[in-house]
Amino acid sequence: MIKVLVAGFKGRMGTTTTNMILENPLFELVGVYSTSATEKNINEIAEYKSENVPVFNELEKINIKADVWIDFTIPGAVFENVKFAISKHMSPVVGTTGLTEDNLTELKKLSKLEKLGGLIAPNFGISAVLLMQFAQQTAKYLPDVEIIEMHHDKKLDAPSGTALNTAKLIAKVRQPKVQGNPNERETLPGARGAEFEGMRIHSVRLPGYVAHEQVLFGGNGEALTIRQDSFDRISFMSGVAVAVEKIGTREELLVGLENLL
Ligand SMILES: NC(=O)c1ccc[n+]([C@@H]2O[C@H](COP(=O)([O-])OP(=O)(O)OC[C@H]3O[C@@H](n4cnc5c(N)ncnc54)[C@H](O)[C@@H]3O)[C@@H](O)[C@H]2O)c1
Ligand SMILES: O=C(O)C1=N[C@H](C(=O)O)CCC1
Repeated sequence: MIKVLVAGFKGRMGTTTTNMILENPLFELVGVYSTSATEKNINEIAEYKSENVPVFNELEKINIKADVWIDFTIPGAVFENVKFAISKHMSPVVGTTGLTEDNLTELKKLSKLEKLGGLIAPNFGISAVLLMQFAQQTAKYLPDVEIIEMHHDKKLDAPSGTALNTAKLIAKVRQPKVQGNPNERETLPGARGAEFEGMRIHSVRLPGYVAHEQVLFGGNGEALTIRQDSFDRISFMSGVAVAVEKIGTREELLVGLENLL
Protein backbone atom coordinates (compact mmCIF):
# COMPACT_ATOMS: atom_id res chain seq x y z
CA MET A 1 0.00 0.00 0.00
CA ILE A 2 1.25 3.49 -0.82
CA LYS A 3 1.08 5.73 2.27
CA VAL A 4 -0.35 9.16 1.49
CA LEU A 5 -0.67 12.48 3.29
CA VAL A 6 -3.09 15.09 1.88
CA ALA A 7 -2.24 18.75 2.48
CA GLY A 8 -5.23 21.07 2.09
CA PHE A 9 -7.60 18.17 2.89
CA LYS A 10 -10.56 20.40 3.78
CA GLY A 11 -10.51 22.37 0.53
CA ARG A 12 -12.41 21.81 -2.71
CA MET A 13 -9.68 19.66 -4.22
CA GLY A 14 -8.39 18.32 -0.91
CA THR A 15 -11.80 16.90 -0.01
CA THR A 16 -12.20 15.21 -3.40
CA THR A 17 -8.66 13.85 -3.19
CA THR A 18 -9.05 12.59 0.40
CA ASN A 19 -12.17 10.66 -0.61
CA MET A 20 -10.37 9.18 -3.64
CA ILE A 21 -7.44 8.04 -1.50
CA LEU A 22 -9.77 6.46 1.08
CA GLU A 23 -11.65 4.60 -1.66
CA ASN A 24 -8.58 3.31 -3.53
CA PRO A 25 -7.28 -0.06 -2.19
CA LEU A 26 -3.77 0.73 -3.45
CA PHE A 27 -3.48 3.72 -1.12
CA GLU A 28 -3.46 4.24 2.66
CA LEU A 29 -4.29 7.68 4.06
CA VAL A 30 -1.80 8.14 6.92
CA GLY A 31 -2.24 11.85 7.62
CA VAL A 32 -4.01 15.03 6.62
CA TYR A 33 -2.81 18.62 6.99
CA SER A 34 -4.52 21.99 6.95
CA THR A 35 -3.55 25.13 8.83
CA SER A 36 -7.27 25.77 9.37
CA ALA A 37 -7.94 22.37 10.96
CA THR A 38 -8.92 22.15 14.64
CA GLU A 39 -9.49 18.37 14.79
CA LYS A 40 -6.90 15.89 16.12
CA ASN A 41 -8.26 12.98 14.07
CA ILE A 42 -10.21 12.92 10.83
CA ASN A 43 -12.90 10.80 12.55
CA GLU A 44 -14.04 13.93 14.36
CA ILE A 45 -15.50 14.91 10.98
CA ALA A 46 -18.87 13.19 10.44
CA GLU A 47 -18.20 11.85 6.94
CA TYR A 48 -14.97 10.19 8.13
CA LYS A 49 -16.23 8.83 11.48
CA SER A 50 -15.10 5.27 10.71
CA GLU A 51 -11.55 6.34 9.80
CA ASN A 52 -8.52 6.75 12.07
CA VAL A 53 -6.16 9.31 10.52
CA PRO A 54 -4.22 12.02 12.42
CA VAL A 55 -4.89 15.65 11.56
CA PHE A 56 -2.06 18.21 11.59
CA ASN A 57 -2.35 22.00 11.47
CA GLU A 58 1.31 22.94 11.88
CA LEU A 59 3.94 21.84 9.35
CA GLU A 60 6.67 21.26 11.95
CA LYS A 61 4.40 18.96 14.01
CA ILE A 62 3.85 16.50 11.15
CA ASN A 63 5.53 13.37 12.57
CA ILE A 64 4.12 10.61 10.38
CA LYS A 65 5.97 8.99 7.48
CA ALA A 66 4.18 8.97 4.14
CA ASP A 67 5.45 7.80 0.78
CA VAL A 68 3.57 10.60 -1.02
CA TRP A 69 2.66 14.17 -0.04
CA ILE A 70 -0.32 15.41 -2.08
CA ASP A 71 -0.62 19.19 -2.05
CA PHE A 72 -3.80 21.08 -2.87
CA THR A 73 -3.28 24.11 -0.63
CA ILE A 74 -2.63 27.73 -1.65
CA PRO A 75 -0.04 29.46 -3.84
CA GLY A 76 1.41 31.22 -0.78
CA ALA A 77 2.17 27.97 1.08
CA VAL A 78 3.02 25.36 -1.53
CA PHE A 79 6.74 26.09 -1.83
CA GLU A 80 7.42 25.64 1.91
CA ASN A 81 5.13 22.59 2.01
CA VAL A 82 6.98 20.87 -0.83
CA LYS A 83 10.41 21.69 0.62
CA PHE A 84 9.25 20.12 3.89
CA ALA A 85 7.92 17.01 2.12
CA ILE A 86 11.17 16.50 0.22
CA SER A 87 13.20 16.98 3.43
CA LYS A 88 11.17 14.11 4.98
CA HIS A 89 11.60 11.97 1.83
CA MET A 90 7.90 12.14 0.96
CA SER A 91 7.37 12.32 -2.83
CA PRO A 92 5.45 15.52 -3.61
CA VAL A 93 2.44 15.22 -5.93
CA VAL A 94 1.52 18.86 -6.28
CA GLY A 95 -1.60 20.33 -7.81
CA THR A 96 -1.33 23.67 -6.07
CA THR A 97 -0.50 26.42 -8.55
CA GLY A 98 1.68 29.51 -8.12
CA LEU A 99 5.20 28.05 -8.00
CA THR A 100 7.70 30.34 -9.76
CA GLU A 101 10.48 29.20 -12.08
CA ASP A 102 12.97 29.88 -9.27
CA ASN A 103 10.87 27.76 -6.90
CA LEU A 104 10.84 24.92 -9.43
CA THR A 105 14.60 25.13 -9.96
CA GLU A 106 15.24 24.86 -6.21
CA LEU A 107 12.75 22.02 -5.72
CA LYS A 108 14.26 20.06 -8.62
CA LYS A 109 17.69 20.42 -7.02
CA LEU A 110 16.41 19.22 -3.63
CA SER A 111 14.65 16.23 -5.22
CA LYS A 112 17.80 15.23 -7.08
CA LEU A 113 19.85 15.39 -3.88
CA GLU A 114 17.26 13.19 -2.15
CA LYS A 115 17.02 10.86 -5.20
CA LEU A 116 13.26 11.40 -4.75
CA GLY A 117 10.58 11.41 -7.42
CA GLY A 118 8.00 14.17 -7.46
CA LEU A 119 5.45 15.80 -9.75
CA ILE A 120 4.23 19.35 -10.13
CA ALA A 121 1.13 19.30 -12.34
CA PRO A 122 -0.71 22.52 -13.18
CA ASN A 123 -3.61 20.31 -14.25
CA PHE A 124 -4.35 16.64 -13.53
CA GLY A 125 -7.28 16.52 -15.97
CA ILE A 126 -6.60 14.51 -19.13
CA SER A 127 -8.63 16.95 -21.23
CA ALA A 128 -6.39 19.80 -20.05
CA VAL A 129 -3.19 17.81 -20.56
CA LEU A 130 -4.30 17.04 -24.12
CA LEU A 131 -5.31 20.67 -24.72
CA MET A 132 -1.82 21.83 -23.75
CA GLN A 133 -0.19 19.24 -26.00
CA PHE A 134 -2.47 20.10 -28.95
CA ALA A 135 -1.89 23.84 -28.39
CA GLN A 136 1.89 23.39 -28.50
CA GLN A 137 1.63 21.41 -31.74
CA THR A 138 -0.75 23.97 -33.30
CA ALA A 139 1.46 26.95 -32.43
CA LYS A 140 4.17 25.59 -34.76
CA TYR A 141 1.82 26.42 -37.67
CA LEU A 142 -0.41 29.16 -36.23
CA PRO A 143 1.83 31.27 -33.95
CA ASP A 144 -0.74 33.99 -33.20
CA VAL A 145 -2.59 32.87 -30.08
CA GLU A 146 -4.70 34.15 -27.22
CA ILE A 147 -5.71 32.10 -24.18
CA ILE A 148 -8.98 32.45 -22.28
CA GLU A 149 -9.25 30.57 -19.00
CA MET A 150 -12.49 30.43 -17.02
CA HIS A 151 -12.74 29.34 -13.39
CA HIS A 152 -15.00 29.50 -10.36
CA ASP A 153 -15.03 32.84 -8.57
CA LYS A 154 -13.32 31.50 -5.42
CA LYS A 155 -9.98 30.97 -7.20
CA LEU A 156 -7.09 32.90 -5.63
CA ASP A 157 -4.62 33.13 -8.52
CA ALA A 158 -4.81 34.52 -12.06
CA PRO A 159 -4.00 33.54 -14.66
CA SER A 160 -4.51 29.86 -13.96
CA GLY A 161 -1.49 27.61 -13.74
CA THR A 162 -2.87 25.71 -16.71
CA ALA A 163 -3.06 28.85 -18.87
CA LEU A 164 0.46 29.92 -17.86
CA ASN A 165 1.78 26.43 -18.60
CA THR A 166 -0.01 26.45 -21.95
CA ALA A 167 1.74 29.74 -22.79
CA LYS A 168 5.12 28.37 -21.66
CA LEU A 169 4.71 25.28 -23.85
CA ILE A 170 3.77 27.47 -26.84
CA ALA A 171 6.73 29.78 -26.16
CA LYS A 172 9.03 26.77 -26.58
CA VAL A 173 7.97 26.36 -30.24
CA ARG A 174 7.62 29.97 -31.43
CA GLN A 175 9.64 33.19 -31.33
CA PRO A 176 8.35 35.96 -29.03
CA LYS A 177 6.21 38.29 -31.13
CA VAL A 178 4.00 41.35 -30.78
CA GLN A 179 0.37 40.38 -31.45
CA GLY A 180 -2.24 42.93 -32.56
CA ASN A 181 -1.58 46.48 -33.77
CA PRO A 182 1.77 47.69 -32.40
CA ASN A 183 0.15 51.11 -31.90
CA GLU A 184 -2.94 49.79 -30.10
CA ARG A 185 -4.08 51.71 -26.98
CA GLU A 186 -6.07 50.33 -24.03
CA THR A 187 -8.76 52.94 -23.38
CA LEU A 188 -9.66 50.75 -20.40
CA PRO A 189 -6.51 49.41 -18.63
CA GLY A 190 -6.30 45.63 -18.84
CA ALA A 191 -8.57 45.36 -21.86
CA ARG A 192 -6.04 43.29 -23.78
CA GLY A 193 -5.45 40.93 -20.85
CA ALA A 194 -2.15 39.69 -19.41
CA GLU A 195 0.87 39.36 -21.69
CA PHE A 196 3.40 36.47 -21.83
CA GLU A 197 6.05 36.63 -24.59
CA GLY A 198 3.55 38.40 -26.85
CA MET A 199 0.67 36.03 -26.11
CA ARG A 200 -2.42 37.45 -24.41
CA ILE A 201 -4.05 35.59 -21.49
CA HIS A 202 -7.55 36.44 -20.23
CA SER A 203 -9.00 35.21 -16.94
CA VAL A 204 -12.73 34.81 -16.34
CA ARG A 205 -14.01 34.23 -12.78
CA LEU A 206 -17.70 33.36 -12.44
CA PRO A 207 -19.94 31.26 -10.18
CA GLY A 208 -21.13 28.10 -11.92
CA TYR A 209 -17.77 27.49 -13.59
CA VAL A 210 -15.24 24.91 -12.36
CA ALA A 211 -12.18 24.89 -14.67
CA HIS A 212 -12.18 25.61 -18.41
CA GLU A 213 -9.73 26.86 -21.01
CA GLN A 214 -9.90 27.93 -24.64
CA VAL A 215 -6.85 28.49 -26.83
CA LEU A 216 -7.62 30.66 -29.86
CA PHE A 217 -5.32 30.62 -32.90
CA GLY A 218 -5.66 33.10 -35.79
CA GLY A 219 -4.18 32.80 -39.27
CA ASN A 220 -4.67 34.14 -42.78
CA GLY A 221 -8.34 33.72 -43.50
CA GLU A 222 -8.75 31.01 -40.86
CA ALA A 223 -8.87 30.33 -37.13
CA LEU A 224 -8.72 27.36 -34.79
CA THR A 225 -10.07 27.10 -31.21
CA ILE A 226 -9.18 24.29 -28.85
CA ARG A 227 -11.29 24.01 -25.69
CA GLN A 228 -11.36 21.83 -22.58
CA ASP A 229 -13.89 21.78 -19.78
CA SER A 230 -13.64 20.32 -16.29
CA PHE A 231 -17.24 20.27 -15.05
CA ASP A 232 -16.49 18.36 -11.82
CA ARG A 233 -13.34 17.99 -9.71
CA ILE A 234 -13.67 14.23 -10.12
CA SER A 235 -12.09 14.88 -13.55
CA PHE A 236 -8.72 15.46 -11.86
CA MET A 237 -8.76 12.29 -9.78
CA SER A 238 -7.55 9.69 -12.30
CA GLY A 239 -4.51 11.87 -12.97
CA VAL A 240 -3.82 12.24 -9.24
CA ALA A 241 -4.17 8.48 -8.74
CA VAL A 242 -1.77 7.69 -11.61
CA ALA A 243 0.75 10.15 -10.16
CA VAL A 244 0.54 8.67 -6.64
CA GLU A 245 0.91 5.16 -8.05
CA LYS A 246 3.86 5.90 -10.35
CA ILE A 247 5.89 8.63 -8.63
CA GLY A 248 7.82 6.13 -6.50
CA THR A 249 9.50 4.80 -9.63
CA ARG A 250 11.16 8.16 -10.37
CA GLU A 251 14.11 9.93 -8.75
CA GLU A 252 13.55 13.48 -9.97
CA LEU A 253 10.93 16.23 -9.86
CA LEU A 254 8.80 16.28 -13.02
CA VAL A 255 6.64 19.15 -14.23
CA GLY A 256 3.49 18.18 -16.12
CA LEU A 257 1.43 14.98 -15.83
CA GLU A 258 2.29 14.13 -19.47
CA ASN A 259 5.80 13.25 -18.27
CA LEU A 260 4.40 10.45 -16.13
CA LEU A 261 1.84 8.95 -18.53
N1 LIG B 1 -3.43 20.73 -10.70
C1 LIG B 1 -4.74 20.58 -10.77
O1 LIG B 1 -5.27 19.71 -11.49
C2 LIG B 1 -5.61 21.48 -9.93
C3 LIG B 1 -6.99 21.32 -9.95
C4 LIG B 1 -7.76 22.16 -9.11
C5 LIG B 1 -7.12 23.10 -8.30
N2 LIG B 1 -5.77 23.23 -8.35
C6 LIG B 1 -5.05 24.16 -7.49
O2 LIG B 1 -5.08 23.62 -6.18
C7 LIG B 1 -5.08 24.66 -5.22
C8 LIG B 1 -6.25 24.48 -4.28
O3 LIG B 1 -7.44 24.68 -4.99
P1 LIG B 1 -8.83 24.52 -4.18
O4 LIG B 1 -9.91 24.98 -5.10
O5 LIG B 1 -8.89 23.18 -3.56
O6 LIG B 1 -8.64 25.62 -3.04
P2 LIG B 1 -9.35 25.70 -1.59
O7 LIG B 1 -9.18 27.10 -1.12
O8 LIG B 1 -10.71 25.10 -1.67
O9 LIG B 1 -8.48 24.71 -0.68
C9 LIG B 1 -7.21 25.06 -0.17
C10 LIG B 1 -7.12 24.44 1.22
O10 LIG B 1 -5.79 24.59 1.70
C11 LIG B 1 -5.85 24.99 3.09
N3 LIG B 1 -4.59 25.68 3.40
C12 LIG B 1 -4.34 27.01 3.29
N4 LIG B 1 -3.06 27.25 3.65
C13 LIG B 1 -2.52 26.05 3.97
C14 LIG B 1 -1.23 25.63 4.41
N5 LIG B 1 -0.24 26.52 4.61
N6 LIG B 1 -1.00 24.30 4.60
C15 LIG B 1 -2.00 23.40 4.45
N7 LIG B 1 -3.26 23.73 4.04
C16 LIG B 1 -3.49 25.04 3.81
C17 LIG B 1 -7.09 25.86 3.19
O11 LIG B 1 -7.57 25.88 4.50
C18 LIG B 1 -8.05 25.14 2.24
O12 LIG B 1 -8.81 24.16 2.92
C19 LIG B 1 -5.09 25.96 -6.01
O13 LIG B 1 -3.77 26.42 -6.16
C20 LIG B 1 -5.62 25.54 -7.38
O14 LIG B 1 -5.15 26.35 -8.44
C21 LIG B 1 -5.01 22.44 -9.14
O1 LIG C 1 -9.87 25.30 -9.52
C1 LIG C 1 -8.71 25.73 -9.68
O2 LIG C 1 -8.18 26.64 -8.99
C2 LIG C 1 -7.86 25.11 -10.73
N1 LIG C 1 -6.60 25.45 -10.77
C3 LIG C 1 -5.63 24.91 -11.66
C4 LIG C 1 -5.03 26.03 -12.48
O3 LIG C 1 -4.81 27.12 -11.87
O4 LIG C 1 -4.75 25.79 -13.67
C5 LIG C 1 -6.15 23.75 -12.48
C6 LIG C 1 -7.55 23.88 -12.87
C7 LIG C 1 -8.45 24.14 -11.69
